[in-house]
Amino acid sequence: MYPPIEPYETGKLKVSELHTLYYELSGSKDGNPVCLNAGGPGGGADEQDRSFFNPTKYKIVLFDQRGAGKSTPTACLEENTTWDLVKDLERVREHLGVDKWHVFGGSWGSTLSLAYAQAHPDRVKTLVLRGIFTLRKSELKFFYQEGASHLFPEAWDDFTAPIPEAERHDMMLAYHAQLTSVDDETRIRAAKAWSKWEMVTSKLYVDPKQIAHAEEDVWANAFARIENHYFVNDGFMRDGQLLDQQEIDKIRHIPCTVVQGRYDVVCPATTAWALKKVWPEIEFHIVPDAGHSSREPGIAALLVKATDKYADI
Ligand SMILES: CNCC(=O)c1nnc(C(C)(C)C)o1
Repeated sequence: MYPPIEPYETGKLKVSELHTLYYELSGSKDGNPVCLNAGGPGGGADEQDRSFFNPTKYKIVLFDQRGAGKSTPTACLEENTTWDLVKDLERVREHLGVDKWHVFGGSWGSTLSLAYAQAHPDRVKTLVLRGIFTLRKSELKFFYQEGASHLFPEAWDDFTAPIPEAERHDMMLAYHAQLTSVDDETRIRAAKAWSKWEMVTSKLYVDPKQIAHAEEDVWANAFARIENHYFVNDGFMRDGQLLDQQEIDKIRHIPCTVVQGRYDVVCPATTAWALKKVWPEIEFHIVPDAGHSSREPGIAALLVKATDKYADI
């Protein structure tokens, strides 16, 4: 990855009566624009993600999605859907005077990138996607009801701990009740447990620094509330919508590189493979010694290789 850099510009963009987004620009002011879609949803932009791009070549656009990071109101679930975020991407693009841009995203960021590209294919130069996530019911069931639970049984016990036995047959719904509770203690305890489940399972070798992130009240509250809100609403999409052949055919002309960890238990390889089967033209990599995180060495290396390859398009 490229060395850490600081933004040369930051700003706030009012995108509705309720929501204002935080954004930042880094790299080259006259560079090739790239939009980075953060994970979660609700995780907020990560400054380390700037390092996936050659700063002399790219104008790197990071922003916090509705309710995430420095965007306000924090953790707000009103007017917060996939399609609001797709519209926000266009608002940010127009605000920055960008005609077309590269689009980069992992996990939920891959979801939003696919949804945006299918809605606005004429605005997307290339796609670099990691840990493919399309919010199908089967994907959500694997991670939040039964699947990953068999690989991380001890962490699964911690995840189920806040939920009464009688409610554990529908974990996402049970967490929704606690994450939207008016009782602060209930809400924060649930938010930390929800966030920790994802942090513990995101890398092949558990990363204590990532787990510590889940202990940050403000971050965990936004991450957990917004993720759960999208998931109990199936991402505000038909099941499998992003993989429908007629949706894929809208973007098949766009150069696309997919990087997937073989041992990704958050967004298992089955979805990346399903994308490859409906979009055979994509450059497709499965990293044999990686989990979900973009920081896995093998994943990071291939993501940078892809952005270097697309830098002059
Ligand atoms: C189910 N959520 C997958 C996702 O988008 C995601 N996984 N990790 C993250 C963070 C990097 C934001 C923690 O986001």
